[in-house]
Amino acid sequence: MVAKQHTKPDPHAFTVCYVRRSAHHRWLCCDITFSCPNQGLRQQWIQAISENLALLSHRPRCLLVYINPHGGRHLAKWIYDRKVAPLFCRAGISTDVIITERANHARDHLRAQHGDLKKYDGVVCVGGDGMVNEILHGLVSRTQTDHRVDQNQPDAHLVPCSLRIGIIPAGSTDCICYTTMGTNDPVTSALHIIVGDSQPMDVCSVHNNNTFLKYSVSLLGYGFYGDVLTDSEKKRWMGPLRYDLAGVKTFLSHNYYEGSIWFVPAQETQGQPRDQEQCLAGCHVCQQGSYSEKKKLKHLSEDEKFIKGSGSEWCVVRGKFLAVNAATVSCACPRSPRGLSPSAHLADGTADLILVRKCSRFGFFRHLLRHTNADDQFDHPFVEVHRVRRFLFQPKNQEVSDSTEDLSDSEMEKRVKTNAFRPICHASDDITAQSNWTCDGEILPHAAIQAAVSVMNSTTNARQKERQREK
Ligand SMILES: Nc1ncnc2c1ncn2[C@@H]1O[C@H](COP(=O)(O)OP(=O)(O)OP(=O)(O)O)[C@@H](O)[C@H]1O
Ligand SMILES: CCCCCCCCCCCCC/C=C/[C@@H](O)[C@H](CO)NC(C)=O
Ligand SMILES: [Ca+2]
Repeated sequence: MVAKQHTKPDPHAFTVCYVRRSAHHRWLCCDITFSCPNQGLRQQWIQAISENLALLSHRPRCLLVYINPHGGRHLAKWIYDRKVAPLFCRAGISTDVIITERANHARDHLRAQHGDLKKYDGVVCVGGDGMVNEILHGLVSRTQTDHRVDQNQPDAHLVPCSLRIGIIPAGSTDCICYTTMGTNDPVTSALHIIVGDSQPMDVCSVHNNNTFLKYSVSLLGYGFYGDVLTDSEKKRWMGPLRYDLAGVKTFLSHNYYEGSIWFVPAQETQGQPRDQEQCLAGCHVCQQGSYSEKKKLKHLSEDEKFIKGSGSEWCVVRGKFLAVNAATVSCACPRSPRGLSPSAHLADGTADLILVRKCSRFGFFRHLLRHTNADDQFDHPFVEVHRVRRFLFQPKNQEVSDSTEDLSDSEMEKRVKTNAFRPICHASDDITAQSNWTCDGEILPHAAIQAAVSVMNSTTNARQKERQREK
């Protein structure tokens, strides 16, 4: 990792810090000490190692760090100070640290930055999924504003951000960190950041009525998870335990919700939600997915891109659902080590849409239990899963009129684009109960949404930045 002078006991020794892989995807920082016959040779070694390290331009040198002291067990600052800052210091990384004072502090701060972000090689989030979402929001929004991309357009093509986001887990679920690294260990995260690792991620943009609501990188959940998160928000003081209590309460209430889900199946991707493949670094499905998507869209106009890019056919499923979940990635976390959709991919431009129809409490319990073990949670007659590029959900009282079933795909596309769906019932109609969506653990107070997935890759050209820095 870095060579450092060694003073005691051997004056001609020097120590190199390096990363060692350990069990369960954990990384450790280890030291190895070399002894030299004389001071001159020792200096030559230190200089050679330092010069070689300096050539690794993908490694960050300057980071902007946001710490949420309010998330998880309120340990974010302690975790950063004790476990992460010393490693950054050893690696010669300089940092600007901001401890957030309110929700959306980091998002607003990032949105307000113009040229000021240029000096950073990345942004580090010390917190949970909600905090990652905030930072993602700030960076993606900043980038779209800079490039005059209208985020309110559900079919807008997002411009990739120039900065990477590093995640130091200090929240309650830490699903985004666990899913991308396979562990929620702060030291492992810090070491991934130090060696300059990066991983493109799918980002799902969520709209309501042609108004942009949020981006999601883990779970968009309506029904069960929406209700769990809504209830758990009132119990924030309990820390991570709040999810367990709210989970049991929501499970017992056994609420179901009526509505329609329209979706575009991802026909051209290589993977399937039940193919038992696991997305790992260098995943061929993600590489193929982003390559074929780019190739396909290269010569098309913006309108054609929307229609072709979204696949060929809209499908619809109607009914009463206990849960409607869109997992952009597997959503693995310590509670569910394989995740809500174990074969979902990190950067294939798709989400797995999991529809859990109304069933018995016992059936639903078995389905939930399978999130925690190796059994197939989709192997139930009341569960279906589709790999999709985009979808929209209409709750019962805002359902799309049946006549839309006869629409051609391009007419359907046009309507989605112009949001030409209107409630088909009147004020006097029976309004069916509605849930909320949870988006990376935060509540969206909307039931009707449109969602589309795109791959977000950081465009940081480290070598270019290097040259800029030298100038
Ligand atoms: N200083 C602060 N005071 C209050 N809320 C904050 C502050 N800073 C950030 N937040 C908000 O706290 C919310 C939750 O934080 P975070 O995601 O870090 O923890 P968590 O919800 O416990 O963990 P997880 O999302 O992994 O379940 C975030 O949505 C963020 O907007
Ligand atoms: C009766 C047995 C019940 C076991 C149920 C286990 C289910 C665990 C599923 C965890 C959800 C993982 C998805 C992660 C979502 C995050 O976005 C969010 C915010 O951190 N966290 C939660 C808990 O919704
Ligand atoms: Ca995906």
